[in-house]
Amino acid sequence: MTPSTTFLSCDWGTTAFRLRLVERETLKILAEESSKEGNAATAEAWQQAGQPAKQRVAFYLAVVRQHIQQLEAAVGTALAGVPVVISGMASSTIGMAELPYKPLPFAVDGSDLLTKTIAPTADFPHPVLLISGVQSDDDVMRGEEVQLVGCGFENTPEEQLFLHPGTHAKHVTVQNGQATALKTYMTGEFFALLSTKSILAASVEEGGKLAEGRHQQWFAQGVLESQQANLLHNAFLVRTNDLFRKNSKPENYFYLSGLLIGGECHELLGHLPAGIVLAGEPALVELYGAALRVLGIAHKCPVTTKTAQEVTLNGQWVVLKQHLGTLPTM
Ligand SMILES: O=C(O)C(=O)C[C@@H](O)[C@H](O)CO
Repeated sequence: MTPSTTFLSCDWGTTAFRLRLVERETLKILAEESSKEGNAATAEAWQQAGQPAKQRVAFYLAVVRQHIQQLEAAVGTALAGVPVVISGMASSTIGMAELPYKPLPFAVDGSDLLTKTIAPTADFPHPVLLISGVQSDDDVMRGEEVQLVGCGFENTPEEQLFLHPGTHAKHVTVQNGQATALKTYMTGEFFALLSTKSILAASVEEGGKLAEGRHQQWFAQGVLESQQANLLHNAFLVRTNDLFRKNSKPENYFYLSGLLIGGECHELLGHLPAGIVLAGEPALVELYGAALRVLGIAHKCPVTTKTAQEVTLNGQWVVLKQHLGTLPTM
């Protein structure tokens, strides 16, 4: 294991931090660390520390360094010199260094994404490649562009859709080797707010899998009903389902999920792409795959599924390879 055979993959979101030691040739994960030290929590810690602005990058890198030390302990080897590639919200207003967005379109081979390199220091003995996000006239993403690169889209004239479920679900149109349009849906964030902070919190209960009991049936009902009425009305049915004992709270959880995911996917019916690449956390990919089948979309255009982990590692490695020759050294 040497600096030239491995890299450190840092996927740093708003609420989660993930660091993986990865073998370059196979993209096999040799060791990994994760924590709740997302950029939001780190930005808060940074504010409280009251340090001068010029210390900001070092403050954030100290978080990364702590986790690298855990990885060093796990693999029993010093990792000094191993490059770190960081994507996600670390390049945002709440991250270590705010970088401008690359305006759409961008090449799906990652060659024109905006990046910043940071030279190794005695405190942080690793070259860093920080990858920035992408913007349209009215929308943005940070992190998902790297995952899109990791999908390996072919250069074809047919319109493909990159669908990334999550807190802020992204629908990105891909055509002729370029990502050309972007739309964010706050599906995951709305689900979290409704199911934990609203009156509906008392009517739903997390737990169980889609395939269990009548979960799939209630999820499908939510997807279908989302096509018929406004979410602002439909959401209240989650309460009345519970009041009238129509379903159990775990079934109602899947019903609410179906309402929101169905509402998001509704727009696809008006403009079907030639194919969909659905890439994200496996539990969400399963729900979205089910919603696309219920809506008949999966029967009309092929849906390929990928995990968030595989597309993140692929995408980061594709971009890192393009910068290896110019990364600063100690
Ligand atoms: O760049 C920003 O400021 C964002 O809010 C982007 C965000 O939507 C991520 O793409 C996913 O959470």
